[in-house]
Amino acid sequence: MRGKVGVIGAGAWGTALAQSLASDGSEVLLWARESELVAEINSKHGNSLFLPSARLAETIRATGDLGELAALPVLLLVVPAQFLASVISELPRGERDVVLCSKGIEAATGRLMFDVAADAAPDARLAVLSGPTFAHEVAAGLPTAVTLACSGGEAQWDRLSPLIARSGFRPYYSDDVIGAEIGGAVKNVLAIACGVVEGLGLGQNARAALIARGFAEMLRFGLARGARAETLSGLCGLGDLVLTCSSTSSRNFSLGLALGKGLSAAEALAGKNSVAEGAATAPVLAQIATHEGVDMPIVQSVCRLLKGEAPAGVVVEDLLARPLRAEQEADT
Ligand SMILES: NC(=O)C1=CN([C@@H]2O[C@H](COP(=O)(O)OP(=O)(O)OC[C@H]3O[C@@H](n4cnc5c(N)ncnc54)[C@H](O)[C@@H]3O)[C@@H](O)[C@H]2O)C=CC1
Ligand SMILES: O=C(CO)COP(=O)(O)O
Repeated sequence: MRGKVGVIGAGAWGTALAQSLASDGSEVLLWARESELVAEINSKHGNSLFLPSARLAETIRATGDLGELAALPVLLLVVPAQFLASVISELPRGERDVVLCSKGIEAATGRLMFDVAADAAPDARLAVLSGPTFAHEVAAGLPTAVTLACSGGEAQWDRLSPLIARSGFRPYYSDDVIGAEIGGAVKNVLAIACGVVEGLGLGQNARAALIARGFAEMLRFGLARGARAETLSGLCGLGDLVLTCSSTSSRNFSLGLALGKGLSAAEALAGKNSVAEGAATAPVLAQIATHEGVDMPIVQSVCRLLKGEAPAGVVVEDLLARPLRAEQEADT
C-alpha cells in the first residue's frame, strides 16, 4: 500500500486508473463531475455510466468537491481534452505532481494538454501518462504498459513511478512530454481513419497501409513540434496506434466505422455519453499541419469526412489518387 493519490475525472479511464491504483489496497480519492456517480461509486462500488463492467475497490472514495483533492501531493488528471482547462482552473493552486492522462488537442486554441495545464496551473509539476490502454482491460487487471513522460526528469519519475506502477500496470520512463502527448492525440484521428476503412470493407491490406502511412504522418508532425522519433515509435505512439486501429473497443475506431458505413458524424455521435477525442482533435490538427506545412493527408481526409464535405468512398478515392512518391520522402 502506498500514499493516497487523487484522480480527477470518473469517466472510463479515470475510473480504471483509480481501480489500478487501488489494486494493492491503496486509498484513492476520485473526483466525479456527476453527483449520482459520486453516490454510486461510494455506495455500490460501480460506475454504470462510464465503466459498467468493473466492480471497484472499496478503498476508492468518490467526491464531487475538487477542493478535497487539493492537499494530495499527486493528482492524475483524466478529463476529456476539451474540458481540461475549465476543470484545472477550478483546482486550488499548489505545488504538486499532476499527471496528464487525456489524449487530445484543445480545439479552440491548438494547445497540447501540457500547455493548457502549464498556463492554468503554473505551480504544478507536470507529467504525461499515455499508451495502449483500453480502460476495461486496465480495470480488470490485465497486463498493460505505458509511457510516463516526466517534465521533471528522473527525480519526478522516482517520486511517481512507485505510486503508479502495479504488478499488471507497468510505466516506462521518458522525459519527452511533447512526444507522449502527440502520440496519443494523433493516433485518435488515425483510429477514425482505420474505422472508415473497416466500414467500407476495404480489407486488412488497406488497414496495415493506413497504420504505416498514418505513423509517417504522426512522425512528421511530432518532429516538427519537437517530439523525439523514439518516443513516437514506443508505447504512446506506435503502440497505441496499433491498439486503437485494430479494435471496436476503441471509440474513435467505432466512430470511423460508422462514418464508413455512411452515417454522418452527428448521427454517429448522437446520444453517446463517452468521448471520441479524435473528432475534436482532427480539425485543429489539420489546421496546425496546414499552417506549419506538415503533410498529413490521412488526417486531412478524416477532417473532410467529419465535416461532411464528401462521402467516405470519395474521400478514400481522393487519397488513393494522390501522386506516387518515395516512401521516406519528407519523413526526414
Ligand atoms: N477510455 C479509455 O480507454 C482511455 C481514455 N483515455 C483518455 O482519457 C480521457 C477521458 O476519457 P474517458 O475517461 O474515456 O471518458 P468517458 O468517455 O468514459 O467519459 C466522458 C467523461 O467526460 C466528462 N465530462 C463530460 N462533460 C464534461 C464537462 N463539461 N466538464 C468536465 N468533464 C466532462 C464526464 O464526466 C466523463 O468523465 C480522454 O482524453 C481519452 O482519450 C486515455 C486512455 C484510455
Ligand atoms: O486511448 C485509448 C486506448 O489507448 C482509448 O481509445 P478510444 O478513446 O478510441 O476508445
